[in-house]
Amino acid sequence: MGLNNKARLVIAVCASMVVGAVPIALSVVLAQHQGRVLEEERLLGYAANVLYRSERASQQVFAGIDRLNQARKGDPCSPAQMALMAEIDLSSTDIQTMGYIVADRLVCASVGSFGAGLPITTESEHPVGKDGVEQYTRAQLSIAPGMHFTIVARGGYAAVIHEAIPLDVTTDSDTLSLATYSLRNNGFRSTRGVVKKEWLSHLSTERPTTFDDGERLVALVASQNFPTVTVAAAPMSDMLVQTRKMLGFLLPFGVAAGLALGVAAFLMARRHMGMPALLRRALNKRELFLLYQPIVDLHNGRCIGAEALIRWRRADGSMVPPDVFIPVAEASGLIQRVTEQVLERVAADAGSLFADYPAFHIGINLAAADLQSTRTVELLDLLMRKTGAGAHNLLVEATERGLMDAAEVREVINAIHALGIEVAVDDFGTGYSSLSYLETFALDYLKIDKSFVDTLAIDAATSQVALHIIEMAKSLKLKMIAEGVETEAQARLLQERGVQFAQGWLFARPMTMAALREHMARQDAQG
Ligand SMILES: Nc1nc2c(ncn2[C@@H]2O[C@@H]3COP(=O)(O)O[C@H]4[C@@H](O)[C@H](n5cnc6c(=O)[nH]c(N)nc65)O[C@@H]4COP(=O)(O)O[C@H]3[C@H]2O)c(=O)[nH]1
Repeated sequence: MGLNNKARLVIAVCASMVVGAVPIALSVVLAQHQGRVLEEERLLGYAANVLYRSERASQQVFAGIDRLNQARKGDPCSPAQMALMAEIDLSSTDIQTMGYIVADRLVCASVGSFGAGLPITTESEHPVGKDGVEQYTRAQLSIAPGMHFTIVARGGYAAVIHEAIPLDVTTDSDTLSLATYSLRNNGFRSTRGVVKKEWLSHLSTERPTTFDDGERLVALVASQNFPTVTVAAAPMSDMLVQTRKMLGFLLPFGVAAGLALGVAAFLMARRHMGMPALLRRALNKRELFLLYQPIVDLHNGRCIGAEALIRWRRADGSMVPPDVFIPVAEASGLIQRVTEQVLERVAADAGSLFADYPAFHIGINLAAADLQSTRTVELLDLLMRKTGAGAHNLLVEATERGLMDAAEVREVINAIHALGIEVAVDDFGTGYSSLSYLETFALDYLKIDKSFVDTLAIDAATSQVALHIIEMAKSLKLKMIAEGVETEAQARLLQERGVQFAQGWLFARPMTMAALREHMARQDAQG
């Protein structure tokens, strides 16, 4: 293996590794993203659960307080009121006890009266809100040492609930932090695990919020009914668990896609990089040959010419399509050698063709480089002399791309015209949008590309383009050859619109010169 081949192999391997790495990297990125989404959903689920419990407790608290205030007749701690307190306690799932408060002292509750009252001690302020509600957080009562309560009071009546009630949810990890936050007191009402007050600065009252502070992923959910926010947070490392889960699912797909793409990239790179060398060998070994596709007059269906289409059969019998190797030939500077061989093959194939069919023409594809070299003119001249062809027996087909480089191309086109050979613009409408060259080069034929012909006879908006191209060709007095005609309907429509000539599978596929001669003989026999 020579150094060049080694270098090519290295490039192909590198290309395949880069291409193959893309799906793998994508699956990792996707797993990370999905891992975060899943973890956010998990935390939002906990925050919503806590909120549900918190709201349920609040509803019970206010319903109980309202009932006591409404039932009050005189003494707030009358036997009837205390009996009602007991009834509310028993019928509620979250309230520890109902009671009556005077000057931060619990004077009576469902369990009994406390004379001058039990002092309620708290660590923070508990201002009376505009709605007359007073809320004691982290409150302690001497009858329940060590316990912390949330006490909510209005009109003196109060509900005492254990502060941990809303947080009493089952969790699947012990790293999880949960909290309820009171917007009334601007402080946490209950907490479990590590929570930070500054997290509340991210709060949106409209929708649940998630964010991370670098250490923890945090979810905040605000109640729509009470001034309460619930918090659920977990260390960022917990997210990795979800990411790993997703990775386990996505990575096999990423690796499979990566391998497939990597192999495809390797093969393509090898094929492309190896192609110029193979093509050079093919030119030397004369592996290229021509097929001819009949061009018919749409008025009578008679074959009046043919387009020469190059074919490459490799030594192993495999065919390389011209769509693949012509661009390679153009890019590697081999196209003029290809064209030279095409003209030689036409000369060899033509034999007595032009003597037998004096009006018959053969269309020859020229590439951009051919149209920039006066050598092409010499070769065409040589072809005419070798075959005894008249200028009208040849038609040069130039793609739009080939016609772009005006200054250099004009000289060659003029010289071809000077020989008397007509020029067609091929694949019209598929390349550059500049139409100026149609006039600049005084062209003779316009070949309507198959992609436009395909739109005809089906009710497609794009068929308008084909019709416009036809009208434009008419106004520029260009003769037209429609390419890739496959159906009777297309042929009929083209003829109705004034297109004179066509080629396509409807009439004949590309064939050898021998088959073309038979085709012509049959046509003659039919008269
Ligand atoms: N599906 C379908 N296809 C149809 C039909 N009728 C014709 N075709 C195909 O359409 C292509 C027409 O040639 P093109 O537009 O000049 O397009 C040509 C031309 O640009 C280039 N090419 C072919 N031979 C030469 C050559 O000798 N020199 C240069 N420079 N380019 C060539 O390669 C292109 C592809 O050539 P081919 O593969 O032979 O493909 C040919 C032909 O086989 C049809 O009814 N249906």
